[in-house]
Amino acid sequence: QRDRRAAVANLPGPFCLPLVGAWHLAINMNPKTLIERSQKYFRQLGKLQRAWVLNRLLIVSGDVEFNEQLMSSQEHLVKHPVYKLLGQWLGNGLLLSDGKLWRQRRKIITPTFHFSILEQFLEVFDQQSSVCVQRLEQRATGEIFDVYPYVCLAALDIISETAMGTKVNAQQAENTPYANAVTECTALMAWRLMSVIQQKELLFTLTHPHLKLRQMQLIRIMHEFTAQVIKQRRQALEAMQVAGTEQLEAEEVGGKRRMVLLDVLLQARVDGRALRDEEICEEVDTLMFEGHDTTTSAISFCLWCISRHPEVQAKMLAEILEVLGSDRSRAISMRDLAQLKYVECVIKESLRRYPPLALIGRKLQTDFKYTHSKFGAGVIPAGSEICMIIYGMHNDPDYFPEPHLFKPERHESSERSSTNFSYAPFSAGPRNCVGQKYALLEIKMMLAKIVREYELLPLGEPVQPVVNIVLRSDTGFQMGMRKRGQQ
Ligand code: HEM
Repeated sequence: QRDRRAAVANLPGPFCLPLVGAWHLAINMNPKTLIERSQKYFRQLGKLQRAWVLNRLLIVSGDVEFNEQLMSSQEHLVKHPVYKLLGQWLGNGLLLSDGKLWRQRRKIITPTFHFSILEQFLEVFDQQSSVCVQRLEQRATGEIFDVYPYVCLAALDIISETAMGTKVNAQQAENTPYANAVTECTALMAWRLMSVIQQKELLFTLTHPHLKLRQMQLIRIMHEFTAQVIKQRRQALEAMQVAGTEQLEAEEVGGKRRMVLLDVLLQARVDGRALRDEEICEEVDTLMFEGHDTTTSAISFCLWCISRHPEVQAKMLAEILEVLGSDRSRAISMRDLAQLKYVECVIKESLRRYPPLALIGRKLQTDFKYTHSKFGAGVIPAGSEICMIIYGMHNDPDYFPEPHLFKPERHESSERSSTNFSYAPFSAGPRNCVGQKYALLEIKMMLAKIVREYELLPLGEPVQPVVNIVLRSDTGFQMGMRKRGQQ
């Protein structure tokens, strides 16, 4: 303990009481206060801090140099123990696993997001975004409403169809137990995540038995849903195999059947054996979670920002009409999306201002040596927990002047974001987001279609970011919408 204290003596930190450390601060943290407090401590103490909670050493970093070295490291890949809260739901899926298991799965999953496969997904993005646009018509009255539930169901339809080849028709169904379960479970987990006591399964069960039961119920709903999706796809694949390879090939050529992630998992071999159903299930659950909650957050924040910046909206609309034209029945291609340069800057700026994963964490298995941070070089001892605050880097005036301003033009010179770790909405290095390109295409498609059809109006309350694992808003995403005249 004395050595660990000495190792981080160069770093500032909050006042820590003997034995309990900064427990008093930790128990006051909750999803609503986390962002505001971490920003406050960064201003007061600096971008790299240490805190003791009991005998746990926690390093909180918004320091770009420090984070860059940690994110790029091939050695420090183990996630913070708090992620294990998601374990009952996501098992050993890509987000949570580490070591050999993670490397094997990453190798299987990365090629799934290859350009040629993403290209096939475009049709789904296009069709489901159109359904979302249609559903929004009932809200195009110029009155205040929350856009989040509309986006959420569209994102759920998209991920189900592209990752698993199964239509869940969440947008058409009246009641979607799965989407509701994801939202409720994520909020419950986020609340537990903020409480040092509730993070422990036993203490949670003892202090909140009814919530524990609810959590089990929600996880069961989600697992049953995923298992059902896997079953349907397996049956469809088997039926096609029975029908013969010629039909399979004909359908692939005819474009009826597209390769989806689940196919890759069903056909994958690890050390010469096929993946078991439970293993497939945890990867599917991970993609369903990571692939719809994050994009929902991104699209909702982006629509809200656009509604508050008419000049940005006008510029976007001009570009969208120039590239896509006004024919709503024309399919949108990869080339079209690539040409929407300004829309891309708008998305990047919204991901900067409101990164869907506002913080990410690691647990060090070995010492981590760093150099040139704001506090110079040093060693963080093995066993420490590190929390990298992406929100902090993105909203730091040293890296982004006037960070509170929404200025898509910041991203017009492309060299900046690709090389500089101060902008890392998808993290960076070996554990970066596998779905990054997928996400950007989906977001672009949704925004282009919505903005082409509707004028977004600055009505209702401002967003209030809360860390519900994924960044959401406590006030929802309030705005108004009005149908545009046919251009
Ligand atoms: C705007 C949308 C998205 C954002 C901002 C985002 C952000 C991130 C970030 C920051 C991480 C690193 C997490 C960590 O280190 O703990 C991550 C990991 C991951 N993301 Fe995304 N993500 C998005 C969309 C997606 C989509 C659409 C998918 C899949 C369809 C996806 C799948 C994953 C997976 C599987 C991982 C774990 C990768 C690993 O550890 O090897 N994400 N994402």
